[in-house]
Amino acid sequence: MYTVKELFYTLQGEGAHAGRAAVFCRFAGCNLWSGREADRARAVCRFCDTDFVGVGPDGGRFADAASLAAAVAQCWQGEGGRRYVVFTGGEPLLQLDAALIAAVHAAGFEVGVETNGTLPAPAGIDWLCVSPKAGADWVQRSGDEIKLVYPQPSLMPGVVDASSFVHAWLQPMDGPGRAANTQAAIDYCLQDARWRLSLQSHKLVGLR
Ligand SMILES: C[S@@+](CC[C@H](N)C(=O)[O-])C[C@H]1O[C@@H](n2cnc3c(N)ncnc32)[C@H](O)[C@@H]1O
Ligand SMILES: Nc1nc2[nH]cc(C(=O)O)c2c(=O)[nH]1
Ligand code: SF4
Ligand SMILES: [Mg+2]
Repeated sequence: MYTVKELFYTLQGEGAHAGRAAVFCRFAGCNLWSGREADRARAVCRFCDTDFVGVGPDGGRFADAASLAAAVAQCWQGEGGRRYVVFTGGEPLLQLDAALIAAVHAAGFEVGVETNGTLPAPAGIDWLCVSPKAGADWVQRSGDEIKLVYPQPSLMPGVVDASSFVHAWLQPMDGPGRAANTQAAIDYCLQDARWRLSLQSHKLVGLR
């Protein structure tokens, strides 16, 4: 059984695939926050910009990999190019398994994943984005890209080893400090060229 908060077709807003059409499959639930506002202040991860609680109007409970892969394929609206699905959440590695990866591959999709890095990634993922969180165990230390939300005082880019990732991004923390955090991320990227700026471009243009 897979519990999906929402399934939608949009452009990937972040990281190296920004601008690419993708089906987003947002799984319900996370291991670093309950998702309830009342718990945010004592959560491990306190800056989350996402509602991943329960099942939304375009989500669902899927009994098996084949039925979820069929729903993902139904969501794809493109004609040319390669089909792309991004599994996110919540924390997708609490639910994503070999059967689901195989099922979406069989439906012609490349598989992207957005994870907090606290769980080892299963084999077969085509694009792995790891976004470690201060105060959380960081287990998955390699991948295609690391996307560090900035700033996190105990997890700053100067002390983060990004050498096992192909791309390294600083993504300004959204919230009340977004403007200042964006300027600080720009300043950091200007003085340490190992890190590049990732803007949440979907928010800038009003995409989901
Ligand atoms: C909502 S998370 C879901 C996937 C996974 N749980 C994770 O944290 O990577 C998706 C992406 O949004 C980033 N993110 C979450 N809250 C953010 C915020 N307030 N500002 C900027 N990026 C944020 C995360 O770091 C992650 O890269
Ligand atoms: N357009 C769009 N791009 C995204 N990239 C990562 C997202 C996420 O929440 O995981 C996200 C999202 O929520 N929307
Ligand atoms: S780990 Fe990801 S989904 Fe979980 S609370 Fe943090 S940003 Fe949100
Ligand atoms: Mg998002």
